[in-house]
Amino acid sequence: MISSAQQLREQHCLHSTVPLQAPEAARLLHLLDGWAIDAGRLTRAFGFADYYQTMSFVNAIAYIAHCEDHHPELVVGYKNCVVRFETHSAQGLTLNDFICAAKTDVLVRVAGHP
Ligand SMILES: C[C@H](O)[C@H](O)[C@H]1CNC2=NC(N)=NC(=O)C2=N1
Repeated sequence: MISSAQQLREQHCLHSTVPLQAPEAARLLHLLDGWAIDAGRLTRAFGFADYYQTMSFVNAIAYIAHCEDHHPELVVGYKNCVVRFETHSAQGLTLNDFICAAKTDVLVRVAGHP
């Protein structure tokens, strides 16, 4: 059983996934920084100093999404970006969504983002 953010971020997405039950999704949610389950999607809003930082983040997210073949919805503004994960093939949340969210948390941390 995955029980830490570190375990989550060391995982890689799998294509054969089944939707998580609500209690397991809630348990995994607490391993992440600042994410919420909103309308069935794992969601977090990020703020940045300027547009260049916002787009740098967007490109870094795209890199992770490409490597994991698991892609978020992004709502991109001048100094902010909302990231929303769900697993389309499972029509719900799967472990893949939490793996990618955990990798996103590391991204902003190593980039010196508060
Ligand atoms: C063929 C390709 O592997 C699949 O379409 C992948 C691509 N990226 C994906 N991203 C997300 N969020 N959910 C999926 O089910 C998904 N499936």
